[in-house]
Amino acid sequence: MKIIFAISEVEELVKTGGLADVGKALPLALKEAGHDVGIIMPYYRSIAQQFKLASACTQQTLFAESNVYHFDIRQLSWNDIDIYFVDYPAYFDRDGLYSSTYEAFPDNGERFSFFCGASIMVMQALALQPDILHCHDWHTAMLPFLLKTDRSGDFTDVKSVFTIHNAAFQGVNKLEDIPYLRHHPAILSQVHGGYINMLQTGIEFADKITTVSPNYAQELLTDLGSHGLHDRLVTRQHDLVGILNGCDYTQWNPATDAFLPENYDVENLHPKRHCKQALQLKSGLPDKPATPLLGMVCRLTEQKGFGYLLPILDELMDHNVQLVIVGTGDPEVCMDLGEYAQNHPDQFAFINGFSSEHAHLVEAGADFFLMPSQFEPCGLNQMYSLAYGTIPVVRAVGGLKDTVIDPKDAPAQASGFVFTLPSPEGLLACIRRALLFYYEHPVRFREMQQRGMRTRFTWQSAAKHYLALYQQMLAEQ
Ligand SMILES: Nc1ncnc2c1ncn2[C@@H]1O[C@H](COP(=O)(O)OP(=O)(O)O[C@H]2O[C@H](CO)[C@@H](O)[C@H](O)[C@H]2O)[C@@H](O)[C@H]1O
Repeated sequence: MKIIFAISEVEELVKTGGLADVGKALPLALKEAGHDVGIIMPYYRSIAQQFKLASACTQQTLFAESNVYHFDIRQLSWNDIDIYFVDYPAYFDRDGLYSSTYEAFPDNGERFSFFCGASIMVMQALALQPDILHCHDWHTAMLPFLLKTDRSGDFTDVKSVFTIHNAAFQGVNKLEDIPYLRHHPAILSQVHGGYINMLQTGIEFADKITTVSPNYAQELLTDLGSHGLHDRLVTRQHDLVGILNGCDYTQWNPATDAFLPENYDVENLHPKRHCKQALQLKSGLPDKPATPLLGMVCRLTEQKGFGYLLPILDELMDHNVQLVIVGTGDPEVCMDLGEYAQNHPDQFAFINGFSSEHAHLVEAGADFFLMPSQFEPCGLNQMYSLAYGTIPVVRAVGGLKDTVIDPKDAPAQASGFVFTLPSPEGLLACIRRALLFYYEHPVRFREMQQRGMRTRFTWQSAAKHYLALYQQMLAEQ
């Protein structure tokens, strides 16, 4: 099969979050399964600075009524996969991908609508005729619509899959702010009160919709879990499927991880204590081997459960624990965490930055990894934690529920601690339960670590599910 991904982030090239992990690992797994995979993505400033690629063909011109866009297509061969970049500096030669200093760019709707239109031109210009066009998140959500309404007729046979990585980001924009779409002959059906909801359009026009865990697929069909998209998704529920993300064990493996001061594996966890010591030193915390260390690495947003964590920090610090948080995002959360770290230098460290080195060190050096998410489509860090023998403490939502087993539910299979109540009290009670287990059951704690390290959520398995879906779509033609 020839499969083209349209996606905004690919790890190693550009990353703001989990989308990038998938943008790297899934194409590679599909390629490994013997398929022809290409990727179309924007030529962001940081990529242009890294690669300085030549144009793949003559300059392209896209017309949208009175608007004319001249752009270049650049090409990179990356791990045997061709990546095609849409180079339009006015939209992508910027410091951030979607925002500067946490303020979304006002023209994001226009930037990514143009990117969707330009992606079709890339396929035309380079004669790429995919069997499957796989789009990801709101940035590429207008592509299935543009494909279905494309007047050239070149791509009417191409089947589209739209994967929702996070339904909270919907790309809601005023039509009048999107010159690229404003005069599209079919756009009016997508406009409600002057606004377009791009995620909604993707859901309506894609041949199949997937999301990144079976449980989040179920949640998306409920009023509470659908971020307001309930009706649309229920209408398409027979075309909606949840496929669990994987963990890239080549990148997240404590036995080979080059970021760690010492490597370890499931048979010999002893060196993990040196990783803990390194994490304490690097984070400015006192070196206390026996004090349980909790870690967290994430975008600093409400989604990640700061509404539950911030109110209990005082009570948490009454215990003999240390906490390290690595993240960037909401300036208010940053300020609160920064102040808290200043007031509790022996127990709490806040690293306000995006650092793979620190992320890997937290996965290896912490005893517990916190993910008290409000909602979590899949979550990757809990899988990384399991691989590193770091016990996840998670809320029973989305993919966290699919991947972490609590001793209360199945003592012989337990891999972490899970709570349900969406409240600070729920989180605090769960952390206390985890700490008690750490102190009172050291043997069972070690067994739990080893069980997690032996658990496998592979991208090969995810790729098999996607391939079965693609094949089903092609058979239905
Ligand atoms: N400050 C920092 N420094 C270094 N690394 C950092 C970092 N902050 C985050 N990361 C890294 O970014 C990734 C975050 O992945 P997640 O899946 O946890 O969240 P995200 O919400 O971005 O993704 C969305 O898409 C993914 C992919 O489908 C879903 O799993 C998820 O539920 C959904 O919300 C991890 O690799 C993490 O280590």
